[in-house]
Amino acid sequence: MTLSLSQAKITFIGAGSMAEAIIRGLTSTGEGDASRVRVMNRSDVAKLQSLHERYGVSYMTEQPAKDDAIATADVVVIAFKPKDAAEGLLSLKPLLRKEQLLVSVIAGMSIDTMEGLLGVTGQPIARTMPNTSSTIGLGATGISFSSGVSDEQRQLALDMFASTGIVSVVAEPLLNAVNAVSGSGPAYIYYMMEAMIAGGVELGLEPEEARRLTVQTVLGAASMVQATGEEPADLRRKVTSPNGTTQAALETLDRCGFSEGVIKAEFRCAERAAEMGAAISASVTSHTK
Ligand SMILES: NC(=O)C1=CN([C@@H]2O[C@H](COP(=O)(O)OP(=O)(O)OC[C@H]3O[C@@H](n4cnc5c(N)ncnc54)[C@H](O)[C@@H]3O)[C@@H](O)[C@H]2O)C=CC1
Ligand SMILES: O=C(O)[C@@H]1CCC=N1
Repeated sequence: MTLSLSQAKITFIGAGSMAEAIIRGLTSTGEGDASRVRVMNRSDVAKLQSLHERYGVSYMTEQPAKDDAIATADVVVIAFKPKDAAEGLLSLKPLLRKEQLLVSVIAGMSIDTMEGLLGVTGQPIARTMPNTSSTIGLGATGISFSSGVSDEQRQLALDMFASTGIVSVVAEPLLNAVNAVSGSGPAYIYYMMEAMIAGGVELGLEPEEARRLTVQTVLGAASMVQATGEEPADLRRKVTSPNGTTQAALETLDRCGFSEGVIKAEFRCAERAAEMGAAISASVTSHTK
């Protein structure tokens, strides 16, 4: 019998923003069964209690219970920071079995590095790059699989992230590009929104009014691209009357290097993911010798 998402026991190690975004997405869409979702972190018990109260997931604070939640899971999701990755994976080594699917959301860390730290080859691993919009079911996740992943585990991982938004399966080297576009992308949009609100306020709007107008503008613009299927460039042209106000604004953005800045930011983001991955990889030798 195939294991479905609602039947799978899923254990999250790390209870930060990304774990919460996935847990909220999973449980609020009803795709995952909260009673089978378990979560733990290093020390913040208040955060675990709040996840339990909000989403109905159970949590573990003592080592034997944590070990048991890992050893008995069908899917183990590692959601700690890259700086904690080497230590975190090493502590998983004695607990993880070859039949369990390991899902990583950690930026930059390759499947090879994970196998190196676990001291195994052939562990089923799904390396992913989700984003925080998973919280409301509007996430965008890139995903790559190790060769040890079975068809059933592949489907389970796809269902898990599909329950939080859209999923793109990509070749592993492209996950840093996904990081640059959609993993970190929400922050670029929020940054733009902060600037739009600040500009509106400087022009005399009340902060709340500027915020309300900005939120609806971003929501409307993204929804227009999705609903009409038109290219962003074509929709932009429809807003831009010849010699009008939008043209004046866009010319100013061009003079400030807007597009170039965004593209450079994406390249730097992908490069940073590679640097962080290399740093974890370099620590494999020191941690495993
Ligand atoms: N925040 C975001 O937008 C995104 C984050 N990511 C990735 O998700 C991962 C987590 O990021 P955030 O949730 O933002 O971090 P965070 O700092 O909010 O949460 C990290 C959690 O890991 C726990 N932790 C650390 N070491 C641990 C260990 N050995 N055992 C158990 N728990 C441990 C901490 O206690 C904390 O609960 C990172 O690796 C990041 O690259 C990926 C995509 C988007
Ligand atoms: O900033 C970071 O490193 C993580 C990865 C993608 C979004 N946040």
